[in-house]
Amino acid sequence: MLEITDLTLHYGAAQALKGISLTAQEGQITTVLGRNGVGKTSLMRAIVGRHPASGGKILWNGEEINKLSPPERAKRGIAYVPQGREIFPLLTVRENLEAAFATLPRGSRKVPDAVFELFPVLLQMMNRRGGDLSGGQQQQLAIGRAMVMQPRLLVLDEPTEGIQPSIIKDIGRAIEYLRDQFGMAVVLVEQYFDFARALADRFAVLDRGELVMSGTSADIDANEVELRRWLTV
Ligand SMILES: Nc1ncnc2c1ncn2[C@@H]1O[C@H](COP(=O)(O)OP(=O)(O)OP(=O)(O)O)[C@@H](O)[C@H]1O
Repeated sequence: MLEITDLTLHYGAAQALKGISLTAQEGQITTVLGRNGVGKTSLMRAIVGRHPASGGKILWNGEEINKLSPPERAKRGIAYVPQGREIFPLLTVRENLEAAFATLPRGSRKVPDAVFELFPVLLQMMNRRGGDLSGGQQQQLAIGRAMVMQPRLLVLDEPTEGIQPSIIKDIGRAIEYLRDQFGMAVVLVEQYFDFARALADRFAVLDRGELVMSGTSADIDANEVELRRWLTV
């Protein structure tokens, strides 16, 4: 379980997170919602170690991970699919997938079959360069690359951003599969309300660096009007 308590984060003098407390359980999708610039990406960066928290605690399965580097967190089973995907454009699809081997012990360096079952297009394009893929295919590659790490916690930052509807469906199915078949804890940043509602077991809404609302999937339906208000510019 991921347990975040009273997390604060600064960029210089500017405070981007103001005391966030949040948990994410294995076998559940926890969705983080909110408008542009409210701190969602900052929260994800703090979880995976790309930006230091200035206060508060991040526990992963009982261990405090605040001071660990991103690779040390990856070794503990935390994988990140960042906004913008960060595919290596000049490397092939195969090389992009194998780039994730670095965090694994030698004996378990294998691309899981599930990557190609969920995203068959990657198998067809194994020898193509990452930069030649469409945005949706790159997003599938980024999720596939995270799966290679065999994570227990998968952090996804706006995987539907700029992606066509048919691929959004594939990505939604893949995220559910990772929750249900592998029992991963998934933390999903999303601005696309219907996608978030379809997937979320729990949700949290951020506004200006603060957590303003949270609850279960049942609460999403019960509070749809208020929730949509937090997402409208
Ligand atoms: N590297 C940075 N340096 C300074 N300020 C930053 C930096 N990154 C983000 N910020 C600021 O921190 C605040 C939170 O940004 P963040 O990217 O976490 O929001 P977000 O909710 O993820 O937005 P988006 O949906 O646009 O990605 C914003 O005011 C933003 O301008």
